[in-house]
Amino acid sequence: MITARGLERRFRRKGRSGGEVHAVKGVDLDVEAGELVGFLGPNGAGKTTTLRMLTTLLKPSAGTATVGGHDLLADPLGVRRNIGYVAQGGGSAPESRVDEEIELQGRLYGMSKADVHARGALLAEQLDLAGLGGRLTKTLSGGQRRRLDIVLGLVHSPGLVFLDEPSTGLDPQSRANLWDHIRRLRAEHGVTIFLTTHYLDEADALADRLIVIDDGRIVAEGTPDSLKARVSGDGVVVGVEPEVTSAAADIARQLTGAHDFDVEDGLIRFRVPRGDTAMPELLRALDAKDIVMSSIQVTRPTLDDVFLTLTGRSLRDAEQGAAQPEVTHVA
Ligand SMILES: Nc1ncnc2c1ncn2[C@@H]1O[C@H](COP(=O)(O)OP(=O)(O)OP(=O)(O)O)[C@@H](O)[C@H]1O
Repeated sequence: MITARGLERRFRRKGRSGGEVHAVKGVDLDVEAGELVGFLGPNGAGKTTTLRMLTTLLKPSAGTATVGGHDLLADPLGVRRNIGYVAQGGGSAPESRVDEEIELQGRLYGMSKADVHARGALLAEQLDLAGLGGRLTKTLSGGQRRRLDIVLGLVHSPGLVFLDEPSTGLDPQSRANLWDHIRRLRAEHGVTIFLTTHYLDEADALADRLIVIDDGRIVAEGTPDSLKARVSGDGVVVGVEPEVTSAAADIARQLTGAHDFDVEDGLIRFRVPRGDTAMPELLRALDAKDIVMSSIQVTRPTLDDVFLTLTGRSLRDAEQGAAQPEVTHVA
């Protein structure tokens, strides 16, 4: 569905200081049909710029791509007809009615009135917007407006849809609701979804596969679980009677791949590649030596651990420290 090689984008800085921003520094991407891929990175990493290139809104400074079966540079119109794009700020006009917006969008793609109505009604039903057709879009809640944006992006039945930061600005309940809708869209329409996010929980909850971008470069990719497993392993905390701590720690050290031990009276902390399979083994080994565990806790590593290991910075710190130069001119 998407193949990109060496995509780059430079922006010229406005003003007397001149210079340029190298926003995307050579990105390769491969997305298969039916995948739900999360493009994760801190603010300013280059997510939106990459997305705007893949959706023909921005010309790459270098590189090639095929999107939805069409060459990005040779056939941008073919790309546009076959994709949906839901931008960060959304696309609906505040003074328009919901039905009008859906009809306008469908007509822009050359659909007949009857087809737009049928498709619009189906999507409105599926995205919990049924009965709101007569409402001005400015009167919708944040969650409803975001779902309308998604209807607009899907009305012409694209096989591939790009969602830029789909849940930014929504309250937790609306976010969870939107995630359900996105999952269902993929399941029911078989649509391939490429979404950008800087929310770790969103990436974790939604994506089959993650591509992590930092400072214009891809720094990792894989399933959320494989990324987490690759980086740090699960954290384990075992509680025992203080007098058997050292014997219990010696047994835990025998577990395959166990590392990073921190032992204090009655508490043994360590990491292990797979906590779920290591724990029964540890239980049996302790039991054989008549050592009783008083507590056990296994925690999966977070995507923030992954980002920290890959870049040396936490994703949250990276966002806070992201430089946003005063540039607007498109080179
Ligand atoms: N039109 C533009 N002119 C100049 N610089 C730009 C332009 N658009 C983006 N940039 C710069 O390119 C870099 C990447 O920006 P981009 O918007 O792609 O990041 P992002 O990962 O999408 O961030 P966010 O999560 O905040 O949307 C940033 O340094 C940004 O300031």
